[in-house]
Amino acid sequence: MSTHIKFIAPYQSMVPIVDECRDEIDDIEISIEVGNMEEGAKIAKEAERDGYDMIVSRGGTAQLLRHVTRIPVVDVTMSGYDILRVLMMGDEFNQKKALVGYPNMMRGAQAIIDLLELSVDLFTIDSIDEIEQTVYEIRESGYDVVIGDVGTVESAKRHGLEAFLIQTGRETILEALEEAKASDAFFKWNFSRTDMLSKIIKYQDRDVMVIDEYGQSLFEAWHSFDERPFTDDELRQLPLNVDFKYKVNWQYYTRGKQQIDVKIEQFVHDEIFYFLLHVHQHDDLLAQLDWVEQFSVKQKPTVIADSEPMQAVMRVIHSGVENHQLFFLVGDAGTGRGLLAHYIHHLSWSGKTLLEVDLSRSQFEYLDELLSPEVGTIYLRHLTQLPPERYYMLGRFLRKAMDTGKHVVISVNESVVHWFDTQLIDQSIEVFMPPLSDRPDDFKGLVTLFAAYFHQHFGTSVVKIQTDVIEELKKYEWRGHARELKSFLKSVVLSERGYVLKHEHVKKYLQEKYSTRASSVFQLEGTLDDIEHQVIQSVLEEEDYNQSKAARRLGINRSTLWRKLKQ
Ligand SMILES: Nc1ncnc2c1ncn2[C@@H]1O[C@H](COP(=O)(O)OP(=O)(O)OP(=O)(O)O)[C@@H](O)[C@H]1O
Repeated sequence: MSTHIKFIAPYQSMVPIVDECRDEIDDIEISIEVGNMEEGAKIAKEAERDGYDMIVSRGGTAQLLRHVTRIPVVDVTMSGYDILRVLMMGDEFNQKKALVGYPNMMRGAQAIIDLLELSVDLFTIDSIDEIEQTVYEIRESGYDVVIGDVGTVESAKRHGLEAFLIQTGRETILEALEEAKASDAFFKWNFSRTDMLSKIIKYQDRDVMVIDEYGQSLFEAWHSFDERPFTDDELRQLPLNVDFKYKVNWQYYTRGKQQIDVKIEQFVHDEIFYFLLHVHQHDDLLAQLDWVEQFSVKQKPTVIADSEPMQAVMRVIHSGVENHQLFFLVGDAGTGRGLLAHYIHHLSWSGKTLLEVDLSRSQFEYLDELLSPEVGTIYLRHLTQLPPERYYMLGRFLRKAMDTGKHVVISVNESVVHWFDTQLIDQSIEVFMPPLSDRPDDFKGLVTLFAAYFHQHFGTSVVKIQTDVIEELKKYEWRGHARELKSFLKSVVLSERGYVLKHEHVKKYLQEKYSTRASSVFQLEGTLDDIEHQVIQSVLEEEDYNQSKAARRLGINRSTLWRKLKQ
């Protein structure tokens, strides 16, 4: 296969010499164009678009082209013959002569000048930017003739001096063309070998990808996916999450009901890190179990604990989390057990998933699915609704969860540790959740936090709470604890248009609440449907109008609840 060469000659008189050389070397096809520096760069970009294999050029132009194109550029370096020729020609003239050039060329030139006793003075430059000043000084020092490369000759002419260009001879051009041909052969061989290896890997029935330390793709082969299953952002993040302590790292992604497991192996080549990703896709069974909810707790949950009883709770959690895997959060609904489960999870497993499991609706044959490696904490709710014949199975599941290093948090209304064997109890801690009535010092924090939450999420206007509002709220009996307080506050701030939550506004609302509570005993008059409607409304209220949660508590699915609400 021929090598297609674009020869970019920085000056016109080079063209006939290159033209003469083109037939001397087999298997090359040369197209010649003239263009110095920027002009040459334009030609190089076109050559890249047109699919040329190599570019050949000279001096400063060749250097520049290496920055503007991805095609390999061969530089026609100046040879001793080229310099000898121009010096001999210059010697014919009697005027004062100066040779301008880069250090490597000057060493050879000096040797020739000494041997042949020529009368030429040398001016060495280190970069193209020095030409103008050097030529100016040469003229000021009384020289008549300047010898040099294209840039030097152009400058000399501008300064009104006689100028001789160092012409490249045939043998130098032939040498450059040979080099271009050999390099191209090497690149093509290397490319075909890489191509062959890629094909072999692609034939393997695997989904693999190689990325560099910036998450740039270097190689990828997909079999189970129509396209790369990661976004550019995910790929950029991926190397940052690798823990180099381990030979193999894992990362997990969820795509709808599918789960993607990525095994990451790192290797170093030429002091640069690369990552080989083995990608495996499977059904995310957890997403299909409607009694399991998945959470990724990235941000540390804010827990208000200004009161002494709540501070004691936090102390137990902080000191227990290192050496215990099983937590019983004992207390009434609404005291913040769910929030603490998220908090415990965040302390140990912020990168992993938290599962909230409704035991009252769980299917025990799927329980082991909860133990997958991406899960850090399992939060079990409604334990007391579990039929007693299930306790033994639950104990077995808890032991397995402990063995796989997970944290398990169980919320209960009263202590149940006597259900379980000593081994499990030794690994567990009971945390007693104080009722809100025992924690007056938490009111300020809770009310401020809830108001800020509604302001952020629903755009409510209240940003400040009058002190006597807090005192008023403390007087009320919050049977639903923090949850009831939060739900009450939501109605209050939604109805308030001002920035300050005032005492009289809250008091009015509290009075309304007192009066509805007095009458909130279910009316047993009316049909079964009427009574059912009251129960549903009451559970909905307690669950913050979250229909999924209300449906779960009522033991019906969401569509049934929806239908009943519509009736
Ligand atoms: N100490 C606290 N600091 C901040 N927010 C709290 C605190 N306690 C409870 N909350 C908030 O009150 C609401 C009810 O709390 P949570 O859901 O944790 O109660 P629970 O005891 O788990 O009740 P249930 O078991 O019925 O869900 C949540 O929005 C929670 O964030």
